[in-house]
Amino acid sequence: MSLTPYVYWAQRHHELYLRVELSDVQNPDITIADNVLHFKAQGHGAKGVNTYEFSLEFFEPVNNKFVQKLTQRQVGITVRKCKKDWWSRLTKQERKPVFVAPDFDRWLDESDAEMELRKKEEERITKIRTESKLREDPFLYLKRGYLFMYNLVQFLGFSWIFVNMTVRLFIFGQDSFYDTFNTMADMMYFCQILAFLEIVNPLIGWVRTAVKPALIQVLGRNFILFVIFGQLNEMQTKGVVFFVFYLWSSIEIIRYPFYMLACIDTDWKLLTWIRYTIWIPLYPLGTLAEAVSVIQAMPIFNETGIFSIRVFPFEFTISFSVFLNVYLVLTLFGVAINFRHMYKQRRRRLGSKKRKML
Ligand SMILES: CCCCCCCCCCCCC/C=C/C(=O)SCCNC(=O)CCNC(=O)[C@H](O)C(C)(C)COP(=O)(O)OP(=O)(O)OC[C@H]1O[C@@H](n2cnc3c(N)ncnc32)[C@H](O)[C@@H]1OP(=O)(O)O
Repeated sequence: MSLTPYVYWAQRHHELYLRVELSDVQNPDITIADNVLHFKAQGHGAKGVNTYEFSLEFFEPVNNKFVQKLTQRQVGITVRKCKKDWWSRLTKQERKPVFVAPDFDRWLDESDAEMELRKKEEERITKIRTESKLREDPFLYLKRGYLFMYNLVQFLGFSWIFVNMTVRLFIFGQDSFYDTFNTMADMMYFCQILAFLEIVNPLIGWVRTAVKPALIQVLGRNFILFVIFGQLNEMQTKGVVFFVFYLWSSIEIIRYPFYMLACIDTDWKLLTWIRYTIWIPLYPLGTLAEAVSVIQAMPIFNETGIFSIRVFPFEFTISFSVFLNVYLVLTLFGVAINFRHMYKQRRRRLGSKKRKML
């Protein structure tokens, strides 16, 4: 009476994985004919070193060609299904053969297998897309490396600002509002000077974004930082600086990690959703804080006469606060343009309302 080895099995929509529990097998005799797998081999099984064999008629048609893999401990057999389908059982016969059991190392239920299939498909598409991009653009990895490092430095800079401001707020409470500029300005100057690259990147086509929104964003912020705060000592101790810096850094500690992942073709759904949602409250709040700064700075520019313009040959000067009134109007247009841009980006990335993320 021939001995039968233990056979463990798992499936995917297009393949079957059989694992025959026999060690030290040398030349197994494996064939598939008329949809029946025949296996015979000398090896060390449940009944010691012996000849073990079994036959299995598959539930649905399979290819006669199969892949076998011999290891010290077992014989792996991969069989291709003729039709991509999910089987309710392995064998034609309804009763499961006593020597067959699920291979829980590779066992997936149908939905997990579909998810795995989709993931593999996405990876295949990403690989093809990257290869085609590489053929089009041999400097792709150089660009991505530069962008990744840029985003990482910005993320670290704004994280330093955000964490420091949060810790100081918990320690000093409202008192931390008034020395925000004094403690955070150097790092904010560094990050915002670097941010000029966000105008260059779309200009040279290194990122797929429009130049105008980036121009509005960077110039708008740097005007507040370098002119309104940077030129007026009196503004530097005002509480509004805290809100402006906190709102700016709140979005950046989300946006830059999102870009870093984009550089490595990775998309974390939650981070993408936050990146394209958190601007909805932050943008108006940030712009409001900036407008308050501009309004608070007007009387100071009037008193100090900084940046005021003498109109020759007449004996009068135009205060810089006149330009600031124009700037406030410009801000409304600037924010409207960027709001619309971000809304379009959000629809593009997260889909229209009916497909809205939960
Ligand atoms: C002296 C004159 C002054 C004139 C000024 C006029 C008035 C100005 C008033 C304006 C006031 C602005 C005030 C600002 C306030 C605040 O910031 S408050 C805090 C909240 N702020 C925000 O939420 C805005 C944050 N900023 C941004 O989101 C950007 O700066 C943006 C330009 C507004 C939008 O970014 P954009 O890149 O256009 O869109 P995305 O969808 O993020 O990206 C598009 C694609 O490009 C890729 N990408 C972009 N940058 C990078 C990068 N660095 N690295 C890698 N990839 C990048 C991104 O991945 C997207 O790719 P795809 O998805 O494949 O298309």
